[in-house]
Amino acid sequence: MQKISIVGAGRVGETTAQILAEEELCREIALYDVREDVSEGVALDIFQTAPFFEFDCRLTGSNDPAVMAGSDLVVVTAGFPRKPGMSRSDVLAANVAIIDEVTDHILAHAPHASILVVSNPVDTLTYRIAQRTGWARSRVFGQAGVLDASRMAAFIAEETGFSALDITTIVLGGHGDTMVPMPRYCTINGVPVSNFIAPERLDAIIERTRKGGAEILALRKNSSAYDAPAAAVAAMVDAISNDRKRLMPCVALLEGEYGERDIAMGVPCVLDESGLARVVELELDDRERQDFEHSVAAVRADIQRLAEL
Ligand SMILES: NC(=O)c1ccc[n+]([C@@H]2O[C@H](COP(=O)([O-])OP(=O)(O)OC[C@H]3O[C@@H](n4cnc5c(N)ncnc54)[C@H](O)[C@@H]3O)[C@@H](O)[C@H]2O)c1
Ligand SMILES: O=C(O)C[C@H](O)C(=O)O
Repeated sequence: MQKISIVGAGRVGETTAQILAEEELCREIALYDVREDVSEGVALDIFQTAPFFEFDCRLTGSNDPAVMAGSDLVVVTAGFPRKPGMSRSDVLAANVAIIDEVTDHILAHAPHASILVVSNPVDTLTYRIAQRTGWARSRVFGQAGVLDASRMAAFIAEETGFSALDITTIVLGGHGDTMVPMPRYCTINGVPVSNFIAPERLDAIIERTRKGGAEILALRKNSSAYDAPAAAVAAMVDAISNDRKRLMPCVALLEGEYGERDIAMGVPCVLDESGLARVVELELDDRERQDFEHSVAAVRADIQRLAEL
């Protein structure tokens, strides 16, 4: 990929820029933020790490959205993070206004880009951007499940003592307390995780995964998570940039898959150079179907609120 823009040079945006540069996932990174001078400072600071991390990708920053011109991909991290005690939906009203403005800038300056949405509540804001751009779902998608699955993998690694490298997990549904961790598909190098963890301990891991963002927020106090979220974004960008055809849980517009449409939420998707190439349908058992529908209802409630904002 030639150029990636990152909107929002805050914690997630800055950390994402650093990883994309270190991994040389494109030739040019542009950071755009409404705060004057901040994105210039972030871009310059990261560029000065080039000799240590041995990259020659260029970085620029500006509070002029025209800096996004010519982008192949725009990563949207602009907006308020929640504070302790809040749900992600509690920042919907504040973030919709920001996201609408950002979307209009992308339409004006980067009309050929794909958009990877990170700002919360990510399912509803991905839906909003898809509506406002009218672009195909292959070009507008969000990050949530890659992060949630990495949290679940970390908890399984802690519980079992196995290397995190060998743990495969998948989390579907909306990126909220109703998310749907899928233990049936979790393995340790192909061996079902249920071989190693007692059912009640696995239930505790599922619950901890659902509250994974709140746990970091409570520990960090002044900030929600950004290291693992940025790494999750970078993993998705790597799949797209290198045309890897990876199967990853992404926030996708549903067009009849899982019996749903007119909603965006987390489902397994294939990422390749075209962006979100396709949605993969898994057969859900009764319990999974029930949990998935519960999550659909939660995301739909937020989408309905959009009409009032
Ligand atoms: N999807 C996920 O998994 C995930 C993970 C972590 C964080 N998030 C979300 O990402 C968002 C950013 O989190 P953060 O910790 O980086 O917050 P932050 O406050 O550190 O950064 C947000 C940045 O957005 C900028 N901004 C605000 N309005 C803007 C506008 N109109 N145009 C351009 N930039 C604008 C701010 O100036 C700020 O620099 C939050 O909504 C958070 O909840 C999502
Ligand atoms: O928890 C949050 O609000 C931020 C993010 O969605 C996360 O899961 O870390």
